[in-house]
Amino acid sequence: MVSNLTDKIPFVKMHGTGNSFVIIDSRSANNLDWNYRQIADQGSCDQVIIITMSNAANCFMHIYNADGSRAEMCGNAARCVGYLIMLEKGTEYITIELINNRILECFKVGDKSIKVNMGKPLLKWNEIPLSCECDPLYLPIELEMLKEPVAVNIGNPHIVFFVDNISEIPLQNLGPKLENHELFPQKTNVSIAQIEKSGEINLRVWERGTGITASCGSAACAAFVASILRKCLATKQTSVHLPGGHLLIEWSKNILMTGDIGFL
Ligand SMILES: N[C@H](CCC[C@H](N)C(=O)O)C(=O)O
Repeated sequence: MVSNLTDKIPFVKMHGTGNSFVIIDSRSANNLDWNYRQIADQGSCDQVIIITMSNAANCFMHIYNADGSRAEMCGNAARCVGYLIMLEKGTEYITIELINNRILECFKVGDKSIKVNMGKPLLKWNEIPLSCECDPLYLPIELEMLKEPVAVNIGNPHIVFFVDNISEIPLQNLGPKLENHELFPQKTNVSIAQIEKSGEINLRVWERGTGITASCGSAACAAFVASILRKCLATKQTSVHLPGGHLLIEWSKNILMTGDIGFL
């Protein structure tokens, strides 16, 4: 299902557990010269995704946030693009290349359920990256009721705060201050996590370059990794519940993320 945004741009609108995307197939034109902020405004989506050809994978996925900034990773969009390319090829496995030479593996595990191998998290201060050396497990940040987040890179930078009740956190107000904190030379995505007695995680996310979204795949991965590193959980997998739906996150050698996709 493809429709025209302005009768010039063939595109498809999809979501990954509520994270919305305009996806443009530019494998023939190989064109990256778009007004991403305008497309995101017109398409009212969280990210704009451009697919081009790749020499190392079934396709190359370019990610642009609603403010036009480029991102290195988008787990939920990878599940949507994975679905589209598997549909086209009639397979249940494809690979996607991202910038920084990262290759994602996508697996069809249900009618509209896609699993992505998100690779390994980066945990050193200069891999997040941070602007100075400090312990990424307990960052020296305190803002109102939030303090000492965990920093982790899932291909893109994330911080995760653990709280008792995520609904009490004014994320709309605190998100932009944290995204642009001086400790993050490339800014950061911001998550608020509440660990349930069941070991499942409730999560709300302020996305770098976009704001509050219904779901963020890489944030769900970051929250699970952070909960293991902080010894809040001792399990190989858990369900992460976001306003847009839930994601199954597994972490042994690599991080695996599974969830539903749909068309908008
Ligand atoms: N805002 C993110 C990119 C989109 C990530 C998110 N939508 C996902 O599913 O991982 C960043 O600037 O790093």
